[in-house]
Formats: sequence, C-alpha cells, structure tokens
Amino acid sequence: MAKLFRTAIMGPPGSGKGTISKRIAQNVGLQYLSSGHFLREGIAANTDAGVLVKGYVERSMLVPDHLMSRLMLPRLEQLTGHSWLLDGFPRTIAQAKALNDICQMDLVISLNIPFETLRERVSDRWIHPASGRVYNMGFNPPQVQGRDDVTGEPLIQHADDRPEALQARLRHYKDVAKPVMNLYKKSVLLSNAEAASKPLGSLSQGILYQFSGTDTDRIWPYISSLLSTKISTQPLDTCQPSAQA
Ligand SMILES: Nc1nc2c(ncn2[C@H]2C[C@H](O)[C@@H](COP(=O)(O)OP(=O)(O)OP(=O)(O)O)O2)c(=O)[nH]1
Ligand SMILES: Nc1ncnc2c1ncn2[C@@H]1O[C@H](COP(=O)(O)OP(=O)(O)O)[C@@H](O)[C@H]1O
Repeated sequence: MAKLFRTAIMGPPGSGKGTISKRIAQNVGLQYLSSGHFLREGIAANTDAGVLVKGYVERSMLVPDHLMSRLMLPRLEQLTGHSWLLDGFPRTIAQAKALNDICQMDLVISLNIPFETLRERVSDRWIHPASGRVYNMGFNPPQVQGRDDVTGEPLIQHADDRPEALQARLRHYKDVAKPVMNLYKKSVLLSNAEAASKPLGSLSQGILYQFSGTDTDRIWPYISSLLSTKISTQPLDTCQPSAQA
C-alpha cells in the first residue's frame, strides 16, 4: 500500500491557486485537477458534461452543486491509488460534504491575499482561453507578448477581471468559502458513532492551513515545507470516506 496524499487549495480569484498548484504538482508529483480547467476541457470537446456546464461557465456562474459533484467525484474515483491536488473544488459546503462522502482529505491550503494585491494581479492577467494557461505581464509574462507559449494563439483578458467585477466575486467567494473553511478548520475528536449522529455542519477536521501575504514566491517556501512534513508523516492508507460519511 502506498502513502497517498489528498489535498485541495482554496483562495479568492487571483490569489495564486493555479500558480502554487503548478509548483506543488512539480515538486510532489501528484495528480493536479483544476475544476475550471476540467470544465473548460469538456466544453471545448463538446462532451455531454461540457454542454451541461457551458452556460454557467461562460457567465462565470457557479455550476450547480449536484452537477459539479456528479462530474468531479467519478473523476476522483478514477484516481484511486494516486495522490492528488484539487484546485477550485470543493467550492461550496455541499461540494465539500459530497467529497467527504467518498474521501477524507489530508490537507487543505487556503490563500489569504489582500484585495489590493488581487486587484493588481488580475488587471495584469492574460489567459489562453482554450487551455486556461495563465500569464501575468509582470510575474510570468509569455515569451512573445500577447501570445500563448505553447500554441502561439492570442491571449485574452477576462471581463470578470475588471475591478468592479472582482469586488463582487470576492464578496461571493467569502460567503461561499467560509463554511467550507470552517468544516476543515478546527480539530474535533469524535468517534464514528458520535460523528454519525451530528449534523455535518457542526463537524470540522483540523486540516486547514492558511497562508497570508502579497507574494507567491514568499508564501511558497512555507507551503513547500508544510508539504514535506505532512507527506513524510502520512500513514500508509487508501482513500476512505471521512467519519461524517
Ligand atoms: N505580481 C505577482 N503576480 C502573481 C503572483 N502570484 C501569482 N501571480 C499572477 C499570476 C496570474 O496572472 C495572477 C493570478 O494567479 P493565479 O491564476 O495562479 O490565481 P488563481 O488560480 O487563484 O486565480 P483564479 O481562481 O483562476 O481566478 O497573478 C505574485 O506573487 N506576484
Ligand atoms: N467547484 C465549482 N463549483 C461550481 N462551479 C465551478 C467550480 N469550479 C469551477 N466552476 C465553474 O468554472 C468557472 C471557471 O472556474 P475557475 O477556472 O476556477 O475560475 P474562477 O476563479 O474564475 O472561478 C467558474 O466561473 C464556474 O462557472
């Protein structure tokens, strides 16, 4: 049985989830699954799932929880036997509960970045719409200005990255993410029977680690060191539903 490591990264738009996830995947060698990327792939390939979610994604609305869980959970079940990192899922408490039903996570990373920093970053953000590759004109510019490094196709800026839209997205993120963070935050020791008899919202798991700052390069060493500690002390295990399941 291998040591398996299941983790998720949370944070407001522009907080650096994608940037940090890429570093984690390179350093730790786990499977990286970004919900936004996964949905966009389905839309581009015109799969049944892609057709169902297209309207929501194009309007930057959250895909309904039941649909999101129906798409993501089988994908995770295919990764049995692998360590993974989720970016963008679970985003709501309903999604977190659905994930708990199939798997206990080991660690949740939350990025806490000041609004002004987010505003500066997203106003400088350019994306390659087909792949979701993200560039920042100061931090990680493309090799050729305005062009994707891999395909050479033009980069675009998202209407959602305008400051007014960002403010609204941030408010929405805070409302939706708070109960999810509370679920992962505090440690409570409960027997399975106790856990089963409590409403899920009252349970929390003590696996949330928050990182604050304005620079990804400064936050990264702390995350890297946390991961080394967590992974080296991780018991041999397979994916199990959490006590709440
Ligand atoms: N100047 C600067 N830019 C950064 C830093 N870290 C990341 N960025 C850039 C890369 C992107 O253009 C932008 C947002 O980063 P990400 O796309 O990694 O963020 P995230 O995945 O959280 O955004 P999303 O949820 O997709 O809106 O900021 C940093 O420390 N300094
Ligand atoms: N966990 C999720 N629940 C509901 N919708 C999601 C989820 N993840 C992604 N989406 C959909 O995909 C879109 C793109 O997601 P993402 O790439 O994470 O970017 P953003 O930070 O703009 O939300 C979202 O606007 C939303 O429509």
